[in-house]
Amino acid sequence: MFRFLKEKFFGGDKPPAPAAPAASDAPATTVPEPAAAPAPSPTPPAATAAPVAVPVGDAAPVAAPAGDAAPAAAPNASTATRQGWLTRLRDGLRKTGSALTAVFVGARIDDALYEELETALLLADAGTQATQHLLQDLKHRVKAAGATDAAQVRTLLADALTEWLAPLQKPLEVGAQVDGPTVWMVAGVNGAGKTTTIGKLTWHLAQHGATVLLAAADTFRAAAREQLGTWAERNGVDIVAQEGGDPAAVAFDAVSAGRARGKDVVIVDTAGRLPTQLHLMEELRKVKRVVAKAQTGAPHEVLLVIDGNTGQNALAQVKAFDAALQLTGLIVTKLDGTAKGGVLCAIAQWAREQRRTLPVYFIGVGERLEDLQPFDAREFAQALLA
Ligand SMILES: Nc1nc2c(ncn2[C@@H]2O[C@H](COP(=O)(O)OP(=O)(O)OP(=O)(O)O)[C@@H](O)[C@H]2O)c(=O)[nH]1
Repeated sequence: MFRFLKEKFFGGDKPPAPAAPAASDAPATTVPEPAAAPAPSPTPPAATAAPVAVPVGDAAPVAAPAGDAAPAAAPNASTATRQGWLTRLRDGLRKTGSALTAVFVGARIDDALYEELETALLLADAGTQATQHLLQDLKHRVKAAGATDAAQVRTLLADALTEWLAPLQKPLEVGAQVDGPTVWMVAGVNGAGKTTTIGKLTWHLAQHGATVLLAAADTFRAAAREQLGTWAERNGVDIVAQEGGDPAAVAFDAVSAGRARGKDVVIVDTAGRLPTQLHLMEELRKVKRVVAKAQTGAPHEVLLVIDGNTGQNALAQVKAFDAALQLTGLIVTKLDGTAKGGVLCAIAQWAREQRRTLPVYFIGVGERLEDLQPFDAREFAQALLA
């Protein structure tokens, strides 16, 4: 799920003992840990120690409502957990996938098949250019493979999709910083799923032994602070919150507190906003600037959470937020409730045009903790065409 680069995580994907819940988040306060001392120092770094990627599948399956931390995974639970995710992914993507797979039912390999595929991809919001590219690539693959039936074409389309989406796949790193916590700033339009996503990420991080501090930089909406406070409490992590006032100040305090307390990760939640609300976009830019003042090099990730339901509109959000904040990655939520999951193809197209990498670090296919998982191009393509 994450790529842990700090010595303290090496060799360890064991979930930690649950920390004591933080005190309730009173307004205008920083909720401290019982001991504000820095985290225990890691074992002395070996000069040649290689980074260790901690796999996603090790997180325990959770049957409880989102937010209720699950017990540690059984030693051999990984495969079952992974299988569970693939099933949920397939189910979640069914609305998008069913229109594509329907094209292959009883079909022959002819122009009509490609035309129907084109329509299905466009309706899934894959975008014109990505659709054209995928169809061209598919035709080449069909020819090269000498495919004779539609089922083979379906498999080859999964291959073409995998290759097209592969540049979006990248693990989110924790602990690359020599000094201070890894800082993530999270932005997006209202209701995209920012706060819930932060809660889920926090849970996964805590499961892997990472210490987290949350910054409730949505100073407008009390409910948003409370929601984040609930996640903090459930995960036993600190939160810095403030009623009213300047979101940038909250972010500054949080990063400073994260440094002082030796946290591994600080996650800054921001209020939802539309890219057309220029003053609010300026406010986001300020949050980013101020975070950099609190810690040189931060924020290490500027993440945009987009609602997969919004299809091509999500791409417009990517462009607008990127222009304001220079995004480093995306999280696409709610792919379970949409027929527009093809938008990932359009995002890949846009990133190619920009000659840059813009990873989709995570995708969400439901409201439960385990419904948020790292994006894997092959898993996604196969689930879509299953
Ligand atoms: N079905 C589904 N629902 C999701 C997913 N991710 C988040 N949600 C739900 O989306 C709703 C909004 O999520 P929030 O986290 O409050 O969104 P937000 O972006 O923080 O909202 P604002 O603070 O108002 O901007 C909640 O009901 C979440 O449970 C997902 O992957 N699938």
